[in-house]
Amino acid sequence: MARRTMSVLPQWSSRIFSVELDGAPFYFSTQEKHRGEEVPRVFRKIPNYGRCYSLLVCSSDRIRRAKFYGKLKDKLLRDLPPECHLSPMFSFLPNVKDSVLKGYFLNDNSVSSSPTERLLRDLIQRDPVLVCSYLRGEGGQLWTQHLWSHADSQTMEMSKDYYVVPSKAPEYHPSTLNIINSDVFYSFEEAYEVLKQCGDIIPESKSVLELLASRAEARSKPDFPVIVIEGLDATGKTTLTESLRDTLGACLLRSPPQCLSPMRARFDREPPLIRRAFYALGNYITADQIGQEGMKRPVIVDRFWHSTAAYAIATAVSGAVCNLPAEDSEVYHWPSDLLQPSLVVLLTLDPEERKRRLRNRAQGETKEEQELDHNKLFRLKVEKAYQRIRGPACVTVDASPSTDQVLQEVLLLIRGKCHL
Ligand SMILES: Nc1ncnc2c1ncn2[C@@H]1O[C@H](COP(=O)(O)OP(=O)(O)OP(=O)(O)O)[C@@H](O)[C@H]1O
Ligand SMILES: Nc1ccn([C@H]2C[C@H](O)[C@@H](COP(=O)(O)O)O2)c(=O)n1
Repeated sequence: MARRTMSVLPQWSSRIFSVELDGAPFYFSTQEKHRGEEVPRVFRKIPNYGRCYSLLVCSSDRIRRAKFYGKLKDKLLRDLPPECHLSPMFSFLPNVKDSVLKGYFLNDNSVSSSPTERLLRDLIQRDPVLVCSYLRGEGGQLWTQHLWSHADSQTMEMSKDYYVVPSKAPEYHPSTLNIINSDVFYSFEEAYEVLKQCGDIIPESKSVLELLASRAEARSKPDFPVIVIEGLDATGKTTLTESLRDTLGACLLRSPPQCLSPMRARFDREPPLIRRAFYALGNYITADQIGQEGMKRPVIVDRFWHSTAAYAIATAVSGAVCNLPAEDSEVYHWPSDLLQPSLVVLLTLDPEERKRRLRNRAQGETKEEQELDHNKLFRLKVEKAYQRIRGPACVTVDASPSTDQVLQEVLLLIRGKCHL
């Protein structure tokens, strides 16, 4: 049991810890000897009576890890004393892919430590989580990190204390390190494997796998052009794709495809690993439909891989837009085994006009408005990610003119690029 925990702690003392306060990361690391460094800023903010803990989700089973991380916050908010404050936290090896452990930093300002510590002890006995407590030295000038051992642990190293010291920001924001094959999938096999592993816990996975089992053999490139229309909600995709279908005598498809509609709500409730694998597989089913229809007539597609990748990246990357992977990152590469459209059009809209269209569509309801304002940063990250995806890259079209003007502009692009 103790070995199991140690095996998921590669290079514990080389790890950096990052605590997100109001969206900004505060970094610290640990070392055996104190060399006079100052106390990391995140600890300087802790009131004298406050106690701190970190909880990091840690299991070699990625499905269990993802499911538990999804539930952990709700559990903590429900069961901890109200004087506890939670902040998102990462532990990672600087710039090393797939090294991130996710969790929470807990600042407990309640009178007694007992209820919180009882809950944390209970967690490490039952769940895939590592707990550290942070102990204040005399005068609050030093803090040490103490990794709690499991009840059955015999390993001395587990109970060694380390001094916490400030650390520089790494070159790559930690939330970008685990994107590949956890949030974005670059082959059919990688996404398929996730749903296969979920078969026992999510019955709907079996239905998706059955649909995939009847996939047609890979076809040659379609004879007719394949045009994908992308954009945020209410930018006019449905309006434009239907007009293009009618004008070009094309087939209109969407991703996720109709056959996945009954399962979609279930996967939308799952953590990103599972949810994103579902959408990734939806693109392969749509690609098969494109392959068939594209032999007979042009094909218009409402959302495809750009949406899958852009939303996944924007959700995975916390904080500011500048935390996104750099423009030349492999994260933005098109999957090598997925059909490439002839043209991808990205509809963009001024946020105020988008809000107006959402409001009209929702007949005066204002909930979406609040949601949009709240998610401004998220919106900016989705748009930036859309624009960085390559192979094919998207062509941006301003969707604010009239429906007919937008249609004419896109038809011009299609005729220029696809010789229709
Ligand atoms: N060019 C336009 N000018 C003004 N209104 C438009 C234009 N295009 C679409 N609309 C209106 O904006 C609203 C949203 O359009 P639409 O449903 O086509 O967007 P969408 O991108 O498909 O949204 P979603 O992704 O949420 O389904 C609709 O009420 C539609 O009539
Ligand atoms: N190919 C696709 C299509 C959609 N998604 C995800 C991304 C958003 O979370 C949501 C948007 O879809 P809509 O509400 O416009 O139907 O679905 C995706 O990941 N891949």
